Amino acid sequence: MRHTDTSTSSDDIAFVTFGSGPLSIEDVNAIAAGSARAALSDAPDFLARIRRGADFLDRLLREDGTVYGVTTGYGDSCTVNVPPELVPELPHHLYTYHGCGLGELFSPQQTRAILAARLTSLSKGYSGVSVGLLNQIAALLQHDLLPLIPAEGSVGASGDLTPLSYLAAVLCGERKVWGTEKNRGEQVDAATALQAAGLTPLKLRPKEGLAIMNGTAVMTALACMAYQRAEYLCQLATRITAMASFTLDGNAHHFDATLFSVKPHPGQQQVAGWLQADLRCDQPLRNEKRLQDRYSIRCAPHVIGVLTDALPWLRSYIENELNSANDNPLIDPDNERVLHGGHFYGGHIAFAMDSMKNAVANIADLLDRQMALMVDNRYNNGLPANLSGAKGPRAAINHGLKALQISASAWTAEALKLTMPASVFSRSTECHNQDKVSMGTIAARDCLRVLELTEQVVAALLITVRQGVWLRNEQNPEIPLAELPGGRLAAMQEALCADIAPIAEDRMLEPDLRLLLERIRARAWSLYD
Ligand SMILES: N[C@@H](Cc1ccc(O)cc1)C(=O)O
Repeated sequence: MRHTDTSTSSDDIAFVTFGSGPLSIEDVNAIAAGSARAALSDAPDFLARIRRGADFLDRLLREDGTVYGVTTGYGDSCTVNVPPELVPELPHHLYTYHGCGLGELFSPQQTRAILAARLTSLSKGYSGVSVGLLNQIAALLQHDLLPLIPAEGSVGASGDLTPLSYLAAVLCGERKVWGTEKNRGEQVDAATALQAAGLTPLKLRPKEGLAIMNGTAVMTALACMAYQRAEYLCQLATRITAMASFTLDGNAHHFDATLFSVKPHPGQQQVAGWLQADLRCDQPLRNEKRLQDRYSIRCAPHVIGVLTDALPWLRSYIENELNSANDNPLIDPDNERVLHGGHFYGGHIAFAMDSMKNAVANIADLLDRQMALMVDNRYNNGLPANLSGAKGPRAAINHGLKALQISASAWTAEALKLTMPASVFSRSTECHNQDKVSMGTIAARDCLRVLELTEQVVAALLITVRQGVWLRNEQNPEIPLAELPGGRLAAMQEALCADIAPIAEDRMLEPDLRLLLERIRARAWSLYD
């Protein structure tokens, strides 16, 4: 169910409405990219439900006097009772002592996604927070006031406590935010930024610190962003494989529909179908000149298909987590119960991210091997060594893609090295209260890094196939790319040629790589429907 409403705004900007139903990965990514604005539902039912939870909590405090994390210490310190006069100070202590994050700061895009994920969860109405708190998070998104959040320091099971403490603090006018339009890139005191936007710093109500911090928003936000990149990668790796097969003068019938009909993985079949449509797909000859290409070409659907087939379950893990109430304790406003549990445990995201990074790194490896075939004149079926375009005596001093292939192998090795699952490194923490934790945030950060490295390999391969297709066409003009049915490879080659000049003489390729990385991240080419 999509909640991006593209029709309502006068300046044609999409809105994502929190509190009106489940959000999708695409909704979170639209907010992250700044292409959709955040709005909190003003539906009376929704607002009444949120108020019921907060009122119930107030009543409980007056009547019983004891609620975990409200009138007690946190975690293992739950046996410590907090005297009533100090209860209002407790949330401030929670985000203050968790102000111990380190490492790089999350980017503004990632931070928007984090805020969106937290707001989605709190809008479920099971966290006992006030409408004012939801409004303040929505206002941060609306004014693009983004907390500076250090990326390291979460074990991903007591929720993303430490990184989310930076959100809690900023809501209250403490710590720092990224500068907006005029002073982008600068770091601004949250108090100053809130004031400039006309927002009043919050004083958190008794359970609100815990509700903001005790959940999986950081890892889930990163997972949404990783999903979108992985989805595009499946298509891009397939298109590159088709162009690599053409470059190598490979056998297009490895992707035959009947062949794949008897191996019924739907994602793998889809990749084979894409390849079949990109390449010449008429009836195979009895004995073609080359019966069997090497595995990095012949088994490409079997490698890319693993990720393609994983996408539906990865989506369901990520979107279920996104749309869950994942703090503790939960406040049930309908039956007036306080539910103590462990929904801050990010096991599903940890497994999703550990699995995704494995499948993604395998694609880096596949492409790196394809490149190794294309640059090697022992394997590339008659093309020049290193795919150098230099002619005559100048060929002796030109080295074409030699260094680029070494770099692609370096990026691949680094990606493969990061595939060690984070989730198996659970540590018992916090006086053995959190004695089994998910490490989902580390898995998600690893996954994004593996994606980044894999996209670098993709950029290298785009240069390679652009060069390879050009050389093959020159050398073998009787099978011009443009005559392949559908013209999809020719169109892709044309798009690549608009960005990358042929390499007729050695040149520094870093600018080409950086331009291609921008294109990849912008999902610039529409590849398959
Ligand atoms: N996640 C813990 C709460 C907690 C919060 C802050 C901490 O520092 C430690 C533990 C729970 O709900 O049980």
